Order: sequence, then structure tokens, then C-alpha cells
Amino acid sequence: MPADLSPIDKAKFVAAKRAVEYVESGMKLGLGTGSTAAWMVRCLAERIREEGLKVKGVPTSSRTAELARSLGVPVVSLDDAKWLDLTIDGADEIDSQLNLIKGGGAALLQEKIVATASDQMIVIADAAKEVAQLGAFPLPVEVIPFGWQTTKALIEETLVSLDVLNRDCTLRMNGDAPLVTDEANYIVDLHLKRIGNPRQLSLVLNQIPGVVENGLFIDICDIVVVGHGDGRVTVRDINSGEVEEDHIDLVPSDNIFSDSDD
Ligand SMILES: O=C(CO)[C@H](O)[C@H](O)COP(=O)(O)O
Repeated sequence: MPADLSPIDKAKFVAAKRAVEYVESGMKLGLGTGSTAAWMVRCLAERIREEGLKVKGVPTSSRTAELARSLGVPVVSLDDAKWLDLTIDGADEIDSQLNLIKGGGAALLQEKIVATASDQMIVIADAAKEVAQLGAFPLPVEVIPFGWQTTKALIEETLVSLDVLNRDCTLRMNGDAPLVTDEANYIVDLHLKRIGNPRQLSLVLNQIPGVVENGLFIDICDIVVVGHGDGRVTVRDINSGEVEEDHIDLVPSDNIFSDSDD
């Protein structure tokens, strides 16, 4: 095991490990994307190896599909699975209502489809992702490449009509070229600083022609598991209102490092 696991990776690991305790044999699972979700895939793979857990996973990106396959997590398409028991994913920001900003890893479209097709969504995160108000993290909006500059102008006009003060919108780049998502689209990042009414903004953005989906996840997440670098985890359930404090052994087994991601 690498001795130099950073506090942030420890926090992500313990959140992932605690969330994977919700998985039961026979479940169909949505597998999120990002560095925290990668820990979840590793923890899940460990339970499959050690306990013979039988699950099917629907990955939310080509990256997650590759990681899951490499670790022996059975992968199926959403069309094969049709409906899922549970999705576990990361997030870029989480507010007190468990509304989220997602898409920092450019996978928001598949992530939202998969999470919405699940009985339950658990978000795993380090404590830095918890915010009083969404919006400091730029809001990703997935747009089709055709006419993207017009779509971006329409997004900006919409922000003016909503009296949004900070409305700088930038096309996400991958080096010198636009970043292309798994669904062959582009991402426009909205630098809003604060989002006063996330529900309204999400609805309005999705009405703009050329916008495929936005990174606001409203009323989708059920449980948030927040990890800390010392092994503490806080589990918050929006439906029951329960908050539980827990502690997870901080030592990932050697096997968990058999692959790397993100
Ligand atoms: O939404 C996502 C990918 O589209 C990720 O879940 C989000 O960006 C968090 O990533 P990380 O766990 O690496 O901080």
C-alpha cells in the first residue's frame, strides 16, 4: 500500500468504503465517474473478490467502464439493466438540500440518466464539496457541437433574463481543441459564483435548443456520505433526515491499488 496517500484521498476512500456497505448481492448499480467514484469501484471490486458479491454495474463513462472491467466488476449497459437499485457517484458541490453540481469530469449526461434511473442515489465526497450555496464551482452545461456558439449566446441571454450577475461562460477545452464528451458533445462552463434558484436555472437551461443537459442534480440524491482524512464519515439521508457519524479503517488493502484511475 502506498504510504503517501494524501488526506484528500483518504477522505475519498473512507466515503467510498462506507457507501459500498449499502450494496447487496443481486443489485444492479450505477457506477459514477471521477476520482471519488474510482475509489468506490475499487471498494466494490474488493467486496466482489472477497465476499463473492454478485452485482451488475452500469458505468457512467468510458473511463469508469474501463476501470470496472479491469477490476472484475461485471459491466452491463443501461438498456440491458433497464432500472437500477442504487447509483453511487461523486459530486463537485453539495448543498444542504442534497442538490448537486456535477460534471467536473464531463460525464454529467450519462451520470444524470443513470442516477435518475435508480431507486436510490448515494453521493460520496470529501468535506470540501459541501457548500452553503451552489455556484462557486462552474456549472457544466453539455451542448451539441452544431451551432455551439449560438447556444452559448442563448445561455448568456438566459442568464441576463434571470438577472444573474456573474455570467461568464467558457467552452471547456482539451488542449487546443474543445473537450468532447462520451456522447460526442461539448461542455460550456458557467462561472456564476452563486446560484440563487438552482431548480429554476436547471429547468430554464434545458429549454434552450442545443443544450443537452446541465450539471444541476435537483432532488435526485438521497444520501450523502462525506469522508474526512482521519477516517471519520458523516452519512446524511435527506428522506429520513437522519445524520450518522461513523469511522472507517483507513488502511486500504493492497488489492485496492491494483489499478489506477483519475
Ligand atoms: O461529476 C463528476 C464527473 O462528471 C464527478 O463526480 C465530479 O466531478 C467529482 O469528481 P471527483 O470525485 O474527482 O472530485
